[in-house]
Amino acid sequence: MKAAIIGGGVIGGGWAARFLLNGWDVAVFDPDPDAPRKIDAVLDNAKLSLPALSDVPLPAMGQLRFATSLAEAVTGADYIQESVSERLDLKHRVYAEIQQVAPDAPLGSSTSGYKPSQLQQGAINPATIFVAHPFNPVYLLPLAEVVPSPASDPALIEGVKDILRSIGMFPLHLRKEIDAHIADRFLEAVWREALWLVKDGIATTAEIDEAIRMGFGLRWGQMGLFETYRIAGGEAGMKHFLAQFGPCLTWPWTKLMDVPDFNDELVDLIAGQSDAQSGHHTIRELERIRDSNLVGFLRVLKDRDWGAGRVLKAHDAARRDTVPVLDAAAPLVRLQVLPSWIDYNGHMTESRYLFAGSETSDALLRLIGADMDYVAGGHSYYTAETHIRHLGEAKLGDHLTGAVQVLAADEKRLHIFMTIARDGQAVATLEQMLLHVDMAAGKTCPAAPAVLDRLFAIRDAHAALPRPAAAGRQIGQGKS
Ligand SMILES: NC(=O)C1=CN([C@@H]2O[C@H](COP(=O)(O)OP(=O)(O)OC[C@H]3O[C@@H](n4cnc5c(N)ncnc54)[C@H](O)[C@@H]3O)[C@@H](O)[C@H]2O)C=CC1
Ligand SMILES: C[N+](C)(C)CC(=O)CC(=O)[O-]
Repeated sequence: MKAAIIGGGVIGGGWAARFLLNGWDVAVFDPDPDAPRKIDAVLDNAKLSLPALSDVPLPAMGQLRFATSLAEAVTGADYIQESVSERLDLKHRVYAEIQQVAPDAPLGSSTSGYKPSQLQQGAINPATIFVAHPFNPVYLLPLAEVVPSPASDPALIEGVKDILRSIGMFPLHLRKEIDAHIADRFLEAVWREALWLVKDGIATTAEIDEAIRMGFGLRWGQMGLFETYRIAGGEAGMKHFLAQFGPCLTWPWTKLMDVPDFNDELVDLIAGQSDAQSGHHTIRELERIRDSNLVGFLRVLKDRDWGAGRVLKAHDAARRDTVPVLDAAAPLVRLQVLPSWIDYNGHMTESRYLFAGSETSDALLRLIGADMDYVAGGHSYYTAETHIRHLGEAKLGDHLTGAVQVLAADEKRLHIFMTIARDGQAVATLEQMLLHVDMAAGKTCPAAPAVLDRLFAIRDAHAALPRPAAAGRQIGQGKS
């Protein structure tokens, strides 16, 4: 599959990275000679963070090409995403050029504010043009607001939503077009209030950021606005909340539509405070700090199958069937070493090696059909014994893979050898014995025939492999 990305700035670069890391070939067109350097920098960040969200290996990365003309970029594209600067006349010119070559391809715009009917004006084929508004960093945040106009082709829009899901995004379909869609209306309201607070000398940029990140920003990231306020109404819920805080809206606490004058004085005040607050980091450093924090948040939400984490789980589930079943060297999981995994010795703490092994054995169990539905039916595999060997030091940010070899298996027992590796070099091995149990009875019992069929197929394929030299090794034994 080929995506054409027109405009390779902050957002175009993010789209390119998301498509590439999900296995699409990508052609970028941007007349700025510096665009390839900037996209490479975005791609480097994306490679560090996006794979760490996934428990199923991402497909092989697609090919990136910088096209020398817009026509070359869009020729043969299955999907086109326009991310040029936010000017309607420029976007119209770009669409005219695109649709001379590719009039039928889906043509999404990253526009933060324009309505699709504005974008479609004068187009060769308005029906294929729509808004697909992403959030920065596009390669990590799942939301894309998908906004059609009455002139858009509904079947094409459904196809676009499938494409976005296939690259791990959450398409939020807006039923009516509106300036700035849904999310940017909030962002703008908050932004306007913040500018007033700085201009009026009430708060600095740093104090405003603390007000967000120490409190309500954390709530919004996992429950949004209405669910959060429902809880704030206590046991009486939303009705009590509205009765208590509804009247404040008329006082008013906010300046609403009043916009501060963007004169040099205000720009210097905000830019100066922002330099004092964050100028000790480069933008690239801030991006990497942001990305690693986002990976941490998103992984927690994924563990809880909640909010944006649920989107990540669904993306893994959709790719799980494509994982090679019989190849013992193929990684079953990928992990990135997160800040909270580092101990006082400055490397990954020992319990995380067991965690990496558990993620790997869980992946094997899902492959053979001993998944969460199977567990809900009252059967599971329990770990009876684990032997861990620590062979290397995993450090913050390292990308680890987990692969498994089945050493032996019968109706009740599963004996496996797992290798946790960095850049193909083992940092740990874990040998494990798992027992199949009837959970209600608290006793071992034979696994279901369908599970055994899959398990024995893997066991028999792995029987041809050399037995790992360290299998069966005990503490205190000589070097193996
Ligand atoms: N920066 C942000 O936070 C977000 C921006 N957006 C939207 O994404 C779009 C792009 O914004 P950014 O990436 O931030 O801007 P940017 O300024 O980083 O990138 C725009 C790119 O478009 C290129 N360009 C200009 N004319 C072109 C042409 N004729 N053909 C191909 N490329 C051309 C420029 O060289 C530049 O690299 C805008 O519509 C914006 O509203 C959407 C979500 C978030
Ligand atoms: C500031 N902005 C309007 C360009 C922001 C967006 O469109 C979305 C985002 O990523 O915040």
